[in-house]
Amino acid sequence: MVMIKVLVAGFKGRMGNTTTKMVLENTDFELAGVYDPSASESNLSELPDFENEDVPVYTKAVDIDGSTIDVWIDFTSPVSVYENVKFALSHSISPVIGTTGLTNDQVDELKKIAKKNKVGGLIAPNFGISAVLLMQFAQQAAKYLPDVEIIEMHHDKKLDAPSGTALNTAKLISEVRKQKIQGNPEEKESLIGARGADYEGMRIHSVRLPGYVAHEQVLFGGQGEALTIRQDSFDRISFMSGVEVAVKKIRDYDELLIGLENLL
Ligand SMILES: NC(=O)C1=CN([C@@H]2O[C@H](COP(=O)(O)OP(=O)(O)OC[C@H]3O[C@@H](n4cnc5c(N)ncnc54)[C@H](OP(=O)(O)O)[C@@H]3O)[C@@H](O)[C@H]2O)C=CC1
Ligand SMILES: O=C(O)C1=N[C@H](C(=O)O)C[C@H](O)C1
Repeated sequence: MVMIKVLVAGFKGRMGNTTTKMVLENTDFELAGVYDPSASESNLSELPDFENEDVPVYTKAVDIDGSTIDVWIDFTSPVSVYENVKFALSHSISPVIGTTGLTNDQVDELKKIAKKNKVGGLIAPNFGISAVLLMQFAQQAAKYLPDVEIIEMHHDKKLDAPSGTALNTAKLISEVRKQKIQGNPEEKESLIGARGADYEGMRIHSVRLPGYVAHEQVLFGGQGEALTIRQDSFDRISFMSGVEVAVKKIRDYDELLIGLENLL
């Protein structure tokens, strides 16, 4: 059986470390390389967690030989993800991207590159099935209950706010409801930010606390009733089954897909 050759970008980070272990444990995958520009190691075996693993560490994208990699998994940072995906797509490597923070313009640009090069890729704001379902349920509910606020809660090391999942939730909801002003049109914030961020009239509130991993609530209010949808990711292993599915399926496509639901 031919194994899928995988590179993990951001391998020293919280998600990258968990993903590196998942790839090593999956008998369908071969860990062909790991990438992090600030790594001091030249081989993964130099790290205590991976003593017996002979895997090259790359610190410069130009050193990565595209012909040795099938799938590029990316859990890096909002500032690096665009260049990483561009590199992967232009070397016929299928990107599986968990990193959040890409702008709409960047995503459009990457879609064009994928289409031109006929390379399959996935950007998934969230690989957790509970979050994928929450987004779908929220979109369904918003057809009937258009007054919505989103609260996302994450660990206090997170760089981007609002979370990619919250932004995607708002985007999906905005596809089924008209832009509207929520709350009192005359309302005034006596403390700036009190009403949260504004996405087409929907308020998004970002909580950052130690101890949290990743959690989201979507609150709907109607006349005399309310609905709350909530999901919780209590650990990072919970994202791995989604990543595994994506790595296995993504090379069957020839375009850049947005959202894990496209592969389920
Ligand atoms: N889609 C999903 O299901 C999930 C997505 N995420 C997203 O994944 C991303 C990473 O999260 P998390 O693991 O917590 O973050 P971490 O900060 O723990 O890890 C990011 C790692 O990427 C490294 N890095 C920075 N720049 C580059 C680059 N150009 N190439 C390769 N590696 C690089 C960092 O190194 P250094 O510290 O030296 O800069 C760091 O080790 C975030 O955007 C987060 O929102 C997180 C969980 C689930
Ligand atoms: O940074 C995180 O941790 C997470 N980031 C993603 C996001 O921004 O939505 C996915 C998940 O929420 C965990």
